[in-house]
Amino acid sequence: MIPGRSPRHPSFRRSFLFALQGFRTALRQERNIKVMLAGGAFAVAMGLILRIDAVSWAIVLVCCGMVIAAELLNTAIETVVDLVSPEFHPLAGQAKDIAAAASWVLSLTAAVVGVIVYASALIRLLAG
Ligand SMILES: Nc1ncnc2c1ncn2[C@@H]1O[C@H](COP(=O)(O)OP(=O)(O)OP(=O)(O)O)[C@@H](O)[C@H]1O
Repeated sequence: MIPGRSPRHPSFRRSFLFALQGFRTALRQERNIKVMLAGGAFAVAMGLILRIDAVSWAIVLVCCGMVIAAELLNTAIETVVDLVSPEFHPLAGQAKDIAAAASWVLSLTAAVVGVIVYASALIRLLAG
């Protein structure tokens, strides 16, 4: 909460609108978010083509959501770092690099999970 502002929390609807605004801002500013959304669309298309089962859908969708959420958090951390340290500082660089590493760890994990899910679905499809 911003100091000095009304202590009342925004309504659920207003909070959701703020979140939507944040999503739009991140989408406009960060190329990586667009790449990850495209990756999510690709994952859904692969799931439809390979007719994966319900559990696999759940795994794929959780992975997509986690990767996009991690990239949004990475963008938020970058924004705060730029706010508090607009000039060069090794710790500012470290914070950005570590936040980016968190996003990449999740992306790589999701990619490995995707290969496992789709490869087993393809094998099942080919086996009839
Ligand atoms: N204030 C700073 N002090 C020191 N190093 C910085 C600072 N800002 C950025 N860096 C270094 O430069 C790198 C690139 O930062 P920059 O903010 O330009 O791009 P980014 O927002 O991290 O990348 P992207 O937008 O592609 O996710 C960082 O990962 C960090 O290593």
